[in-house]
Amino acid sequence: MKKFTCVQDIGNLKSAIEEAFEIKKDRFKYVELGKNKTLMMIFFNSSLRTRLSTQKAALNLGMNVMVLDINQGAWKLETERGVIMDGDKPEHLLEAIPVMGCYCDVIGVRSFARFEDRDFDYQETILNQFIQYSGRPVFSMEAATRHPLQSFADLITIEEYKKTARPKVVMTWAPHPRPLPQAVPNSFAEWMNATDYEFVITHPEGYELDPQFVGNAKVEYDQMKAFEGADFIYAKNWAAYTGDNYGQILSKDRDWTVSDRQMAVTNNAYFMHCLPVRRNMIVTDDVIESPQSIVIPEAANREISATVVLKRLLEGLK
Ligand SMILES: CCC[C@H](NC(=O)CCC(=O)O)C(=O)O
Ligand SMILES: NC(=O)OP(=O)(O)O
Repeated sequence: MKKFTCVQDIGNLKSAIEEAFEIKKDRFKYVELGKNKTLMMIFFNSSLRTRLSTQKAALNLGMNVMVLDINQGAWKLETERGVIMDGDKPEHLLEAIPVMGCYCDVIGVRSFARFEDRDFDYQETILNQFIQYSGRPVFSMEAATRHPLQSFADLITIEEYKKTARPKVVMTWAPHPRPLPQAVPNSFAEWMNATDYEFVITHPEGYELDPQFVGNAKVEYDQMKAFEGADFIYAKNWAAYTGDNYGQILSKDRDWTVSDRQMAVTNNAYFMHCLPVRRNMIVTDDVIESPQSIVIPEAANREISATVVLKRLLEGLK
């Protein structure tokens, strides 16, 4: 594997899940693979789970790890080409990227959507510059349009907890005080559509995601109807994608906050969220603290998804 930015990069999902379960039985099995190899993790945005789980995964494989928070300590970076750099940004990304590539063997990048220009975001401009100019294998730690490490961990978790071969999985929008990226819902939809699960997306009108990610999923504007008989509920907020509303908040309707009311019509569904979660906006305290909440095992599986991905990138170096 030369990059990991989307579901296609992991190849056959059944094999990827088998490898994840193998590594979960013995996460230090490949500790020699990363000897004298260095992972560099570059964050343009905050992180807890990705930062910690990906470092742990690198340590599981015997790698050295360096972490750079671009906005804390590094020079402010110009990302637009052709700009006259007479402002407050001393360095251009097009120098910084190959320089960072000199000091490591594998690069992870977190760079959220900026919501200034949809094409800039949806062309994955920043991530693709790392892929093009670093000279190293690059993986996404959440970019503008996807969060594949999260989605892979979500799939591992559903495979661990499902009670039927083809569970009904429902991704529901929920309200939030800030406009959040579409990366997590896009990516979850992309991975769910790559399985044979029954997959439903529910959100208020106006929050339609990019059709390239919705795929063959059923879109249901009636949240209660969507929840009927569900085996897994995956809650997430996202800002509007369509047209001039790109990056906007259209609704903060707390009737969409996941509570016992909605969970009561499911098939005793498990509750999932990528975290961090705004309690009593996205989900009530009772639901996220219930026995059906698997948000902690879901977060724990981030170490497993990252270990599989790093292992495959290291194998690709040979
Ligand atoms: C893994 C999720 C990362 C990010 N979440 C946030 O930015 C939450 C920030 C907040 O709640 O203020 C998102 O929604 O894409
Ligand atoms: N789910 C996830 O990626 O969490 P962080 O943003 O804390 O890394």
